[in-house]
Amino acid sequence: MIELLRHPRVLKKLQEEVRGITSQNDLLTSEDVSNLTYLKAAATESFRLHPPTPLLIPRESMDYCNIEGYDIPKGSRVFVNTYAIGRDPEVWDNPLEYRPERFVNNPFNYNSYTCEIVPFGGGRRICPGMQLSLLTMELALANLLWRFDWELPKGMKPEDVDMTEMPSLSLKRKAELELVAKPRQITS
Ligand code: HEM
Repeated sequence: MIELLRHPRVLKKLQEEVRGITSQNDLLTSEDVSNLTYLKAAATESFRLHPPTPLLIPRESMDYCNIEGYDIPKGSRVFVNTYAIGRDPEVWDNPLEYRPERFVNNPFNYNSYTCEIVPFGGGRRICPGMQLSLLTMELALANLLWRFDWELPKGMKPEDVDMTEMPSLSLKRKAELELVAKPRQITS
């Protein structure tokens, strides 16, 4: 939500996609949102820049190995820095920019082994809640945009939003998230 409010162009485009759905229901269903490509792209772009578990869950190496000249002794505790991976300028063009268009004609496969971003880990121990989380997040976001118009509080400008993050096992914003929600009249 905060990246959308910081990027009114993206918010408008996403709102148009969501509100283009014809639904008779008060709330959108998972079927309603299943083909929203820009919504999926915006969610992926958020996971790239703000992975909820920035260092995943620590691993221990079972054997000695050498990765690109670095010796990793057997029994080493290994952290995978998905936060840094998602911001690597050798992989991402203009990495700090929030731009869902990166993933529009290039939907991201979280199960792939290419590991450009790994917010849910990878391999045999990949998060088993991944599909549930993606669906829940997309559904919640779509409904927030379907039912409400959103603004920053007290005349705040997008560039004034404090994006400081708190270092911990799970990534959190330092400042409370304050937004103004205005219910939207839905006429069907
Ligand atoms: C946005 C939401 C979530 C994120 C970002 C997330 C992320 C992760 C990550 C990074 C791992 C470690 C994977 C690895 O070591 O390679 C993990 C493991 C795990 N997650 Fe999630 N998770 C989320 C939601 C969920 C949900 C909703 C469930 C359950 C319904 C769940 C259940 C688990 C379990 C059981 C593991 C341990 C898997 C294992 O070690 O075999 N997660 N998750």
